[in-house]
Amino acid sequence: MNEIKVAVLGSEGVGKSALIVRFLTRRFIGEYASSSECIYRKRLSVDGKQINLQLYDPCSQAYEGRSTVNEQIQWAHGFIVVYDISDRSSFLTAKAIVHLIRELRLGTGKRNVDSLIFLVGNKQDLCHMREVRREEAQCLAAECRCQFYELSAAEHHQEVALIFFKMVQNANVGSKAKERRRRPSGSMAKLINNVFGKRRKSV
Ligand SMILES: Nc1nc2c(ncn2[C@@H]2O[C@H](COP(=O)(O)OP(=O)(O)OP(=O)(O)O)[C@@H](O)[C@H]2O)c(=O)[nH]1
Repeated sequence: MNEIKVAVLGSEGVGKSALIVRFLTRRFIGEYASSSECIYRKRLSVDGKQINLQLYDPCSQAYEGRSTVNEQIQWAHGFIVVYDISDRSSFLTAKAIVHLIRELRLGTGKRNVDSLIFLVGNKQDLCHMREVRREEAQCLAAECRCQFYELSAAEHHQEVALIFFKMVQNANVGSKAKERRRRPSGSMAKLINNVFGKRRKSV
């Protein structure tokens, strides 16, 4: 069974828990307990494969024993970085997080990071209070080569579900490619055997 870990990051109150709960239960309940970080688990079938999905929801309030953003970034395969379209400072935080993810992941040689960072502008239903233009966020996403979505956890179930499925799909494709790179194909293995086998004999 494939295990896929996704961290949902962003500043306090942007709707990280709301998005996760919407995806897991299809419901928007309005208020979410957030006294500690937690990992939600869900089994999914994606492209005919069973996937164990783990979703990390950090708690924005400071408390002892809390993992650092660096640890969260090392733990996860994929990232959903959330901001609130009616709160400019949350967009700046999201921008910093996206840059940090790219820096840390590229530094550890994990190069397939592009398809595994989603920038998500939440609370689209509050567009009358908008502080972050859609075009600005699109520009950031293009600059950081990540995918961009704008939606409302309060109003959209399908869009929210689509984002999580897409992330799992991308992570799954990435892990399949990695497996293929690690394991030489039958004909390639034969070729390697022929070349190196023959050489060994003649030494
Ligand atoms: N209008 C509106 N409110 C939302 C939406 N999503 C979340 N909220 C509200 O925003 C507040 C914060 O939501 P949470 O899901 O707790 O945010 P969080 O990012 O998990 O917050 P922390 O756990 O404190 O980091 C709650 O009052 C939610 O009801 C949305 O799409 N539209």
